[in-house]
Amino acid sequence: MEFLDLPPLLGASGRVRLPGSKSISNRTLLLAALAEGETDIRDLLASDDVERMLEALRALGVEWTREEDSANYRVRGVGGAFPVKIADLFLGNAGTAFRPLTAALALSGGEYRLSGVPRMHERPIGDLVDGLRQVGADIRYTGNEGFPPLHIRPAQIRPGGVVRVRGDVSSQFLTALLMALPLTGVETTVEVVGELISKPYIGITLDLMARFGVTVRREGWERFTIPGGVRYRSPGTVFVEGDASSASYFLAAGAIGGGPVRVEGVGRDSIQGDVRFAEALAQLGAHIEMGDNWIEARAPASGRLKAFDLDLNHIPDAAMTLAVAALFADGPCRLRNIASWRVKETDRIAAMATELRKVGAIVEEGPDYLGVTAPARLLPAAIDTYDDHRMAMCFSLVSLGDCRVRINDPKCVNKTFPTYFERFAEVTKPVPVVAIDGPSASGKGTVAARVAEALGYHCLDSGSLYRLVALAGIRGGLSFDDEAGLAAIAATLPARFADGRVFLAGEDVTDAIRSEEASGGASKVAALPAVRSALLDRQRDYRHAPGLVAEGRDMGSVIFPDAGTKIFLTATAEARAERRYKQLIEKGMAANMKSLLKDLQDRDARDAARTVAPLQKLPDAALLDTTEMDVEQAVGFVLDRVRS
Ligand SMILES: Nc1ncnc2c1ncn2[C@@H]1O[C@H](COP(=O)(O)OP(=O)(O)O)[C@@H](O)[C@H]1O
Ligand SMILES: Nc1ccn([C@H]2C[C@H](O)[C@@H](COP(=O)(O)OP(=O)(O)O)O2)c(=O)n1
Repeated sequence: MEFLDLPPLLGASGRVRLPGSKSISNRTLLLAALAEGETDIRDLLASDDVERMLEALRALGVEWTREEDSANYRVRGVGGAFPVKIADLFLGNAGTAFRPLTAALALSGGEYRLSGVPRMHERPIGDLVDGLRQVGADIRYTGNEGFPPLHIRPAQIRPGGVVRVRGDVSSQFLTALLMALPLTGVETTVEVVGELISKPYIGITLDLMARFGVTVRREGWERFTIPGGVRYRSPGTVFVEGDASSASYFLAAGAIGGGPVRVEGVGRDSIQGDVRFAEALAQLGAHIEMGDNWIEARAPASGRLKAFDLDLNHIPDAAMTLAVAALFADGPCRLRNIASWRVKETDRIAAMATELRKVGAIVEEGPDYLGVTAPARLLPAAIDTYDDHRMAMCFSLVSLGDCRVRINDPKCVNKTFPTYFERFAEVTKPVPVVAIDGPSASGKGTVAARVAEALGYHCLDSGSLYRLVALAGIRGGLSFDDEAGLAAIAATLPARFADGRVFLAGEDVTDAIRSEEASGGASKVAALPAVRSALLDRQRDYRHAPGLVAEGRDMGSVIFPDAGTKIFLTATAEARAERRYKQLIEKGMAANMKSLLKDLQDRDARDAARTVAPLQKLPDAALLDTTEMDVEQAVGFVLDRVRS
């Protein structure tokens, strides 16, 4: 399984140009295809769901072209029903393509098969099919009753009158009917049965239909009348707004991570309901500013969001972002009226509950609500994303809690926002790491401690972890080739560092881990791949605000490959042996130059020759040879690199 590791972040600020709205992109494409005349569509979203719609339209005989390397398209409308009368369409997991195409094709007098990924076949479509059958459409389920795949056959359409459709499962059924019914040319009224959910999405549909020349008469959110004798006509050029749901992650990042973060492409004048996410954030105490085409969010003065209890029916997609924002609130939070989450890309209520628990939250899951209480401290976790782009994007925000997070299958963001993680990285600042690697006695420990003190950072002496494993192994009577046994010790090592001392299961072992036996053992256990991997996460957990200085052999290469500063600290073997000699004599310990030098050379050879994480200077590390330097100069060199 592919994954993406996000480091703990210090904060967020900056600007993001949003990708085009998925809802507007796919609706506009379909309307442009059905319309008379050519439509220029600017800033169309580039994503999987839009690709599925573009492919389907081409298969149905609609000609479209893309201006090279741009998000600008020209669609030649067919002025009514699709010219291709027999087609087999695969629509992935794109609900915004599947539902409206089903309706349009059912009224087109052809024979069509529509299918998608397995999850698409679990997402209900029965209410829409029922609605279409009322005007005579011939639609059959080829899998399970009420779900895709579908088989549409030519039928005698009986337009006019009243069509009833349920509005309480997905508003996309109503959208699909509204967009397709003008094809009949006869006045038809659609009546919504049950409370219509996600109303703002119907707002987008009506707005776009009007731009294409069909004005629907709306009575409340219950009755919609499509006039007779109307046809879609191209408005010429359509600009696709930025995606307001995608904006929610960045606005939340600004509200959680200091800010300001500004999103460009949506603003006060947006036709997308999800811009009201900004209002919800404001209710949580965030500072929000808006222009015609931008929104900006900053953290509350207190630094922490306020606990909330909100009905989020009007912003079902952006509401997911609030579930994760609840991890940064000052009390228990409740998200209400979100039942539609259960029939989206995945059962989002269940998925959200499972993953929030992984980071330590207390979650109460109801049929149509979620209760979320943040833990005192977020826990690092590997987040499963359920082939749901929004799960992946939402959980990136966990990293703003000074907590690393792994996102499994990060490419699922391709559904709506292929460059999401790049944009997220551009407006966030990782907790900095200074990685110092080098051979024994080169001065890493001394320099790292001094640099950390000067910067106010935490410090990780990774060698002491290997020494602790060796010591615990010796005490437990394990042999140094017992890889599984030593890895088990490493995985649960009861080590603690405090006030410059090292403790193993509560016992002060600061001197014991420096013994010759433990030193020799450390370099042997360090060559065992299972031991190294058992210590990976533990080492990464030292990365906390305001920063970390980490020293060892593989800090810059393996543990913190994204470290902003990488140093390879070395000195000749003779100079290092002499330093070690002095160290030992000063501590009143016996020492012999010749055997120290031999020991160092052996250790260097072993550290450099091992197959996993061998000691080496990587091209991106700065070489610091301290043979002719004192400690002061070495520390100065590192600080200069950090500050430059
Ligand atoms: N230029 C220098 N940089 C760092 N340490 C130095 C330098 N010159 C002498 N030393 C001394 O070398 C000794 C070994 O350093 P240490 O930090 O224990 O090395 P390491 O962690 O790489 O094994 C320390 O007593 C340190 O004061
Ligand atoms: N990141 C690290 C740190 C240390 N090691 C190995 C290298 C050494 O043989 C042991 C002990 O490391 P340590 O830095 O404490 O040893 P020296 O003080 O440099 O002699 O662990 C490693 O393989 N990877």
